[in-house]
Amino acid sequence: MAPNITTTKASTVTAKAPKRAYVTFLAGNGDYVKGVVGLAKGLRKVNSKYPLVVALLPDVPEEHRKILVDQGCIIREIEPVYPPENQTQFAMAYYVINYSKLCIWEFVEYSKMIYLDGDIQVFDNIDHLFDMEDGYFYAVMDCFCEKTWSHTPQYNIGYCQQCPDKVQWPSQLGPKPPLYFNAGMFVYEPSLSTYEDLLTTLKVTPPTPFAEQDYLNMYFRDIYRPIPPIYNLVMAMLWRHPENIELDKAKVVHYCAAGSKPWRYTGKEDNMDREDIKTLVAKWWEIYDDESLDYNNVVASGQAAEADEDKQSGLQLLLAALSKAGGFVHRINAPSAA
Ligand SMILES: O=c1ccn([C@@H]2O[C@H](COP(=O)(O)OP(=O)(O)O)[C@@H](O)[C@H]2O)c(=O)[nH]1
Ligand SMILES: OC[C@H]1O[C@H](O[C@@H]2[C@@H](O)[C@H](O)[C@@H](O)[C@H](O)[C@@H]2O)[C@H](O)[C@@H](O)[C@H]1O
Ligand SMILES: [Mn+2]
Repeated sequence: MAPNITTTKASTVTAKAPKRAYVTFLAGNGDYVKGVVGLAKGLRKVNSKYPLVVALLPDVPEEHRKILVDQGCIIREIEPVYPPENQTQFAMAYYVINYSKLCIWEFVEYSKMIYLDGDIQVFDNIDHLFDMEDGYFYAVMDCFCEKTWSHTPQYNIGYCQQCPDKVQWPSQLGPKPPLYFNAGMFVYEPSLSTYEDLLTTLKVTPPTPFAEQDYLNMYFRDIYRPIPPIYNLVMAMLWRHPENIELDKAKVVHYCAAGSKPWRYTGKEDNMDREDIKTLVAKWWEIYDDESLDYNNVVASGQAAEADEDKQSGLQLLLAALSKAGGFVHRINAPSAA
């Protein structure tokens, strides 16, 4: 007896591709919006496949929101997140608003995101970072040598994780500090449970000078995986650890050193008169000023190319129909540009 084989039409279940996006953070009505515009245009220039989401606080004015939407950004409103009341002196007074960055864990419509500070520029495509193994927190190691670290034992004994053998960590200071990342760029997976736990844990965590950067380092310490400095060139590395840097290979540049924000660069602060800094600032402005990278122009040129393609394919269809009908077809020259 023939086996009772029933065949069912394989249901073509199209598994939804996991959504990915870049995300940045914008607060205030100041000039960081220029940083975000530059970042949006830089990601476009390197043909990134993924959109840029902007997590913005209520104090970002309507005019700035419109600028970002016009640049193709996806706007996501967030509420401020504050650390517990404290007397801590932050390394920079404004760092207190950076705790609001924690809201990006709530963006669970995305399976994986790459966070980039607004003072970062992407000069080479880094989409491949989305394919790194899930379940880890990827970021570039920071440097402890700038005076912004003068409150720490590392700075005071001249220890830096970028050159751990130069000054040994003294055992009398206890265990060597765990690897510490710069929180201006990281690869992470949004999760509501993590988001809620981040905010709950924050309530009982005394704030520290590097605000949310210290907090994220503490929170993700067990799953942090360092990635090469080409993915977040922390500017001070150029004069603190040039041996660890290959500037021409840097895919991501972080304008975090005092005086290095391109949109307010004067060249007067320490190290800002260096030729490599001047070049990096000029490279940022080249993208920011490039109108061909404006979202509306890119869409328009894409539509023009599409229209041209449609015209071409329409022409081919017409030719095919005519030749099929046996009609005598003059050789139709390529349509004039007009
Ligand atoms: O007034 C501000 C200050 C900071 N930021 C955002 O918070 C990030 C972190 O601050 P910043 O980059 O100045 O810190 P740094 O990396 O220079 O220490 C910025 O890149 C912006 O995305 C902002 O939008 N408005
Ligand atoms: O709120 C704390 C900030 O701390 C970090 O910036 C610092 C850090 O990199 C130091 O190591 C440098 O010396 C310093 O210049 C730089 O500003 C992050 O870039 C930023 O996103 C944010 O988390
Ligand atoms: Mn920054």
